[in-house]
Amino acid sequence: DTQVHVNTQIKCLFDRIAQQGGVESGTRRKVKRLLSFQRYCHDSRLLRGLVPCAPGSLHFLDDDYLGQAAHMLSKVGTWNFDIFLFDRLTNGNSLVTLMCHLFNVYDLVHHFQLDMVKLHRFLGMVQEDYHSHNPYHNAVHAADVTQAMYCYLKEPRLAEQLSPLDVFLGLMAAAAHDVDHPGVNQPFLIKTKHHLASLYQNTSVLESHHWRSTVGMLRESGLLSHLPADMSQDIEQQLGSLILATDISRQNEFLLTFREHLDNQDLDLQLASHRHFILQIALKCADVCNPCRVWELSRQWSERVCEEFYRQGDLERQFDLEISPLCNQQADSVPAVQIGFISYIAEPLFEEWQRFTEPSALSRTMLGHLHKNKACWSSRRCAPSSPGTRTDSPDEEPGPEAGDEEGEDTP
Ligand SMILES: Nc1ncnc2c1ncn2[C@@H]1O[C@@H]2COP(=O)(O)O[C@H]2[C@H]1O
Ligand SMILES: [Zn+2]
Repeated sequence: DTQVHVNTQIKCLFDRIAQQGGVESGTRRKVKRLLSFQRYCHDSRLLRGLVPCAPGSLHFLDDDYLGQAAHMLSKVGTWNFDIFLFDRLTNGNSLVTLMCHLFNVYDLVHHFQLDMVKLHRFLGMVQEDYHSHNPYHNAVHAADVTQAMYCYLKEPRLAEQLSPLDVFLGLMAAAAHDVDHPGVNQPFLIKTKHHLASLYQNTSVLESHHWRSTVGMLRESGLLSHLPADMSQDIEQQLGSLILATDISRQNEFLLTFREHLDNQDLDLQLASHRHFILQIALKCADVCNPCRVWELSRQWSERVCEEFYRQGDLERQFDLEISPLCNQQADSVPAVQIGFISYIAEPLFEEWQRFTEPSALSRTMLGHLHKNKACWSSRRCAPSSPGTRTDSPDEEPGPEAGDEEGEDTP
């Protein structure tokens, strides 16, 4: 009886996560996906007969929006690229549109003899499997990480050395790295005894799920089915190694290895294994690059990630679970969370990345933004908090560097 009661409670808890933010996310399909054992076993589009939304569905949009989106794509390699605006102009199809564009830029369709219909089907599935009601872990975050990854792939120290396979893996891993993220973290999945936690033995639970979901979608779309089996297997494995590197609890492990290579100056980018390591680091940087964006974009990411943390905290409070670190709306202010995240996670990583790039114009720009943003959060931390909001200062207040962004685009 107790077990049945606990199961009902947990089911209810996950129903509530799925319902947060609107009616649509409360559908049975979303709940089923959240509770799915492995996505491709239980949630097959072929079985459901669903056709994912492809960029072709943009036709109903005003030509003017598409024209503006196309214009934005001509600047996709600049650091000030506004992914929120791009997502609105593409009617929520930023990830698919961006990936199609970048595959064209690198001529990947031709190089890997990809079937365009399968590619659209795969990208549509990935985009759709992000939870649009998550404030942070949604398809716009994936598009943002992909755009940052593209900027890093263009770094002078790297660009010349990368093979088409490296580029393909880097972009694919960036696009899919958080797919089907439930909006709660690993400790939450463990303490609520979510089946994904036991499936992946409480280790890199979410990242393993993102990877296996990606593999499921690759196989379901047949995107790589024309390639020799050993090659598609290798692609799946490398995607796994890249996506699993985004597990933030492995940050120190990667940072120490990176630092050691830089100290010893022993990175040889002609070696595939070293390029793979740098792709892991580049993806990690792209994943946590939001404090390095211009204030107006960075602030939005900060508020979104904290909102997602607070929603988890609200659930934990409601179900008498211990409130996770950073998730207590009353105790963990946005500025405090940001200063901690920037100081302990982002800054050390981007300092090493700057060394790796020798240093490039882009890494200087990124660290410049990071320092300004940190200072801005510090000043807000000292400011008295305004009651009724989840931030310490009103959204509209400009950051320290507002208005001086002209000319900071990277080449
Ligand atoms: N601005 C931020 N403030 C606090 N935590 C962040 C911020 N950006 C990213 N993170 C965390 O870093 C993690 C990196 O991996 P994820 O995208 O899975 O989840 C991310 C968040 O938990
Ligand atoms: Zn991420």
